[in-house]
Amino acid sequence: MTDAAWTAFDAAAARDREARIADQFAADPDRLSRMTVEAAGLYLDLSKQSWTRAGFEACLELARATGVESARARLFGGEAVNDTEGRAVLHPALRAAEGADYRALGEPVSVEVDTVRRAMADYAQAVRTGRETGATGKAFTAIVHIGIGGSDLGPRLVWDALKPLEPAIDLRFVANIDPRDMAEALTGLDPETTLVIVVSKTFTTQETLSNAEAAKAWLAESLHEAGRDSHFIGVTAAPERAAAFGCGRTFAFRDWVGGRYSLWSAVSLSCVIALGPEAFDGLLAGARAMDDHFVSAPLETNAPVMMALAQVWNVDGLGRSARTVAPYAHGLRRLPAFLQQLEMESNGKRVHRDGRPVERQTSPVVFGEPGTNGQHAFFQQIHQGPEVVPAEFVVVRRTQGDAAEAPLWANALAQGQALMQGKTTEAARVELSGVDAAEADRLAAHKTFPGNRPSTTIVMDRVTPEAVGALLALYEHKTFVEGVIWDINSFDQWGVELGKVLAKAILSDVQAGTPSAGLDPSTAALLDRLMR
Ligand SMILES: O=P(O)(O)OC[C@H]1O[C@H](O)[C@H](O)[C@@H](O)[C@@H]1O
Repeated sequence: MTDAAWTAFDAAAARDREARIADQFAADPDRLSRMTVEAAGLYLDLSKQSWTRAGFEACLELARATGVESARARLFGGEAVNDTEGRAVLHPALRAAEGADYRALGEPVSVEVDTVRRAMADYAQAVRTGRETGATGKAFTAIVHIGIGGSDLGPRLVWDALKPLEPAIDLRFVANIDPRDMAEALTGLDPETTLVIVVSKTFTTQETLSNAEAAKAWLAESLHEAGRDSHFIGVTAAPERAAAFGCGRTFAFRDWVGGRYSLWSAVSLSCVIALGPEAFDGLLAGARAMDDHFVSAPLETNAPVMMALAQVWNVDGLGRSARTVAPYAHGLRRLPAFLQQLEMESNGKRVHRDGRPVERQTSPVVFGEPGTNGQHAFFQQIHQGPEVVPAEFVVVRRTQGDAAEAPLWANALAQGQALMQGKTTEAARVELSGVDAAEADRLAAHKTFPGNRPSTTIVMDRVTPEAVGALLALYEHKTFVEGVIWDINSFDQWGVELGKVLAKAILSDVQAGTPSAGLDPSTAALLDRLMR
């Protein structure tokens, strides 16, 4: 059944390859209504994707044949969908309404989720109101959040998106093992009024532990032993390691929370404190609304499913191996970085669940910049480069206050329009009237836009906690659906391990003062140069 659906998908893609997107609106008068959907307060327009009605039907059939609906039930049912690590994947449990009854591998988890959520809110209020103070009795006015990957990207995005212009609490993030990152974060801060939150699911990550050591030393320089640990908080799925490291208090989550799916957990403690528990509740509510949509909407009007199908269609049907994402809102500027981890770490896989090599491309390369900045950088290639790069625009109507930011979103709409309609050589030639004929022909070629380049547009009214929650949950479920269709495990990341092991080995060479005998000539020479 799956093979037949893939065969039909390939045949549909071969037929649609030459179809003009712009022509499809006339060919299928219902296209706009069928290709647009409202979900959890977001409006999605996939009508500028390069599928005909038949192409989209073939995609839907593929989703059905590959078992998207039953896989979704297994995910929400807390089964071991991460089957290389034997774990459930239950981030929806973290944003469920209080009193829900999620189970991970049969074990009830919701009571614990509610307890941690309440503890976070209580602690956040205590810090915000000055009830919880530092060792010298002063209220906390700054937070240094230390974490990397999933323990950094989500909270950093949330803070950028939702922080007030003049925050009461100065929240700073440190991820890089380069000490410069920590040095910048600590500049101007007073240890007496600074809370350090160390976030690491495993509490073994080299970058995070090294930064945490540096922060601990910084606190120790000015604060006496007594009460110092109240400045040092851990967030982890390994609370015993955090305690051994010296964290005065620990907020825990479980191994069924994947790192890149963890922003709904205590991983966002720093944001809960700096933004307030109500904002975090709003974020969870927006994600929950997307969960409800994802589990209940039919596949053909299911926002994450439609987004996933557009991706699979572009990547596997039409051979487009990259996708650019442009959030037209300064607050969402970290969205491309967040999506790089979410999508490329989840779905950049080379084998199926059973270990067989994949026959097709899986995750595309995802990259982007906020609009309009990206337009003045790499959009040249998106419009005229030989390879088609599908684009995704996240458009925000009001980014600040009540005014609609027309100059911002007019640009986003123009990009989608330009990509689809292009500009013919004849039109370019007309603009060159008066120029010598041969020269006009030459220039017209440069001024021609092939068009017929696909894009998706997502619209939100404002960057509220609810809208951000819905948007990030949309992308999480989209990523999951793609993994189901590709029959890969979206929830492990073995590909990051080898580099970690080799970095440790190289570090021991550095400590030993000489490159080890087994190193290849290139790496040995590089190391030698760096050690000099
Ligand atoms: O939260 P931690 O255990 O410190 O992990 C931080 C990050 O590093 C790992 O190597 C993985 O690539 C990421 O998925 C993870 O989010």
